[in-house]
Amino acid sequence: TVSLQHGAHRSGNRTDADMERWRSHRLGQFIHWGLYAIPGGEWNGKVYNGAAEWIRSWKEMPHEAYDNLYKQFNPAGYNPQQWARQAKDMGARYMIITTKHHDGFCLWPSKYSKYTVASTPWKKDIIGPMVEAYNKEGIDVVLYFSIIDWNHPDWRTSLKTKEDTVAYGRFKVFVKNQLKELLTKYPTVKGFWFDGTWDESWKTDGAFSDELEQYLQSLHPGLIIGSRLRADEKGARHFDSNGRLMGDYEQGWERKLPEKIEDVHHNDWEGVMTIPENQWGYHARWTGHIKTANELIEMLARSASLGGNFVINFGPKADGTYRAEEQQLAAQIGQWMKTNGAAIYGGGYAGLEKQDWGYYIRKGNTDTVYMVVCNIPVSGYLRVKIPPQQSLQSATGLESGQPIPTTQTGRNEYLLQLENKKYDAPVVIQLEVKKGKERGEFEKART
Ligand SMILES: C[C@@H]1N[C@@H](c2nc3ccccc3[nH]2)[C@H](O)[C@@H]1O
Repeated sequence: TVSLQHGAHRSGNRTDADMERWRSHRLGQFIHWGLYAIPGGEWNGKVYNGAAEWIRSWKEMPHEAYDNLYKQFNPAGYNPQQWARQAKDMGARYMIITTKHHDGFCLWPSKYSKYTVASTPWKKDIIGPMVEAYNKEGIDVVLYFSIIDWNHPDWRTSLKTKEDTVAYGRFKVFVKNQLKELLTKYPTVKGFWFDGTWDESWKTDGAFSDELEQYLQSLHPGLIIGSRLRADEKGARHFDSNGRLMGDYEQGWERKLPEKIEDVHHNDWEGVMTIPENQWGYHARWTGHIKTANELIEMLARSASLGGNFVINFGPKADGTYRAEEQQLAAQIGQWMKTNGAAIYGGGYAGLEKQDWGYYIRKGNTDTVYMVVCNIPVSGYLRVKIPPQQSLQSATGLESGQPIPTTQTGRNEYLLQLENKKYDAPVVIQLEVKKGKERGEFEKART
């Protein structure tokens, strides 16, 4: 190992109450909302093929045109209580909101910038009412904050000259001031979700990102900050130069998910997912594959089965309303969560051998293990293998409440028989798996 001043300061998962609460959420909602929703991926009759929130970087969008969009920001349909209700109905336990994306536009009236909602026809704070409405629904709020800030004159992607270094020094003070301001104005928030930390300018100052994280924790003990904030003094990100995770959870799973527990090394982690292939902010024309509720539910089950949280992204329109596809998906997912949420909330890695039919999720440290069956077998039989020294005590349909016909086919192997019917969503079975050798009801009496 190399000796590091600004690498990971802790190994192993946090076990404090704030982290336990975050870990038990399992399902979150991401909201990308800002000036980019005004063009919505189009400009001058042309369609931008990139991610809508990056339209300022498109050669067909003059910077001056983008930077004046704030004069049109006036979301008459913005109703944070409605947004929070919809998130509640979806079953989201926390929400991540873009306070400032790469364009530098602040959805709160920051006193450190002119480029905020205060300068728009809307004038009012967007973030405060949103935090209040979500908290009122019992949903925790995490603030997304981009370090990249295309609007700030002192931001640099790399430091080539002395002037760059002096300017970027001012920029880091600005960043620290804005983050303190956010914690002061919105003290109920549970964490920061940092983004835009891949530039040389940031990567080469591991000391600052380390001190910043410690500063924020001192202001707001228990704050949850993922691995995307920091770099160590050698420029390593997420994992320091000794391969140890920096931050409270692995925050690299963006539009992709781990396959097996080795991919996440039993760390806490979070996957963030777009509904279309790659649109975070509102884009008027979604192209490519739009994920269905069942696909998103399967991703959620996979995430919980590997001990991670799954966050589904929504991109509200410039007027503050949601597009129909997003409203429908939120309702469909919520429908499933109403019946099956017990298998997801507070769930984690079960330690059973993965089978083709889907995912095992263990409820905390109990004997209860849920099966989320996403691939219904033509045979109707679900194979379950229990670790040695453990035994299957019962198998019950979560929605039906009925026992699942089960036969033992080997020392620690069972076949569960699914009812022969059409399933139009993943089906959940609740297992009670006992440690120790007492015979389960399925153990055939050994002669
Ligand atoms: C959570 C997501 N992170 C931002 C982002 N920008 C990227 C540039 C290059 C590669 C990946 C990126 N993700 C996206 O704009 C969105 O906010």
